[in-house]
Amino acid sequence: MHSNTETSADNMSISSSPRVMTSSMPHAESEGPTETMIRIEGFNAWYGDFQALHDLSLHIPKNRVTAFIGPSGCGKSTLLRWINRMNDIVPSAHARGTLTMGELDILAKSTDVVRLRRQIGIVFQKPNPFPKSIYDNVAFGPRLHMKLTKNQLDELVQWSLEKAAVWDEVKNRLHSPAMGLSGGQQQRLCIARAIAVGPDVLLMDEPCSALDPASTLAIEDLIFELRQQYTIVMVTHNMQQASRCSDQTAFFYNGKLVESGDTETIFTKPQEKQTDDYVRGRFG
Ligand SMILES: Nc1ncnc2c1ncn2[C@@H]1O[C@H](COP(=O)(O)OP(=O)(O)OP(=O)(O)O)[C@@H](O)[C@H]1O
Repeated sequence: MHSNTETSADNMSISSSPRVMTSSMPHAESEGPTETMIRIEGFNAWYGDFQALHDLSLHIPKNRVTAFIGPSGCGKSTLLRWINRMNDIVPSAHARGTLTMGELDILAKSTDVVRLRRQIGIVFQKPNPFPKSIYDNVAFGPRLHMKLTKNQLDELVQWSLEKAAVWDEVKNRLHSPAMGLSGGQQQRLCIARAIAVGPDVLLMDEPCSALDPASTLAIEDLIFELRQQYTIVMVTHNMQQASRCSDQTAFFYNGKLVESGDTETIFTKPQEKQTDDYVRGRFG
């Protein structure tokens, strides 16, 4: 793996403290300018000799939802997975360029990926709860990374499930198997599990594609709510979803970033014909 700057894990400047008591934190204003959370500049990625991403530059704003859209195989998931170094598990994957969060060089070999993934959580297409109880799914990360008393852990589990809008549905069955939940409930449980360790960023790779329309709407409402506290990057094939719940949209084609901007502009007045054709459903 290559990066243009080497930084140590000690340089992590973004707070990774647990958000046990933060539900009363002041929320960011939902409109207006916002600071950059993740900076991508001149970013290239390969699988072996195949170059999947070409010279991307994109700033992901803090406390906003950014949607990655584009036809199948254009590189959306590849970029998403580089943001928390999930591609480390693919032996042929390598990348070059700038990918930073605050002062932290995400690509640096010295970056502590376990710590990075606490700061940048990921939710996958298919809900993937552990074969454990609902409670133990959410408590798993905190038990691994934090020293909490039983009461603090109970409080954190409840807070996370409330934040993920699934508490009312599971509060009387916390010790039942998570696999017994519906697909939509499982996905909200996975979101609760991701936020329990106090991330700053949530990556979502087509989080609703395995869900029915009602569960999809529940997750979309949740994404909109969560952006008050988290920076969210979402891959979606669903144009209505991108326009409903994202603030910024980036359109990819053939491994290149064709255009990015605020979602309304991308969907109503894009600069590039290719973007216009795609958002109008003329291809892809
Ligand atoms: N593990 C891998 N090994 C080799 N090539 C890969 C690997 N993963 C993805 N690719 C290739 O990289 C390119 C980008 O794939 P990626 O999954 O990022 O696209 P995508 O836009 O997310 O697609 P989709 O919308 O279908 O999920 C594709 O050509 C794909 O075949």
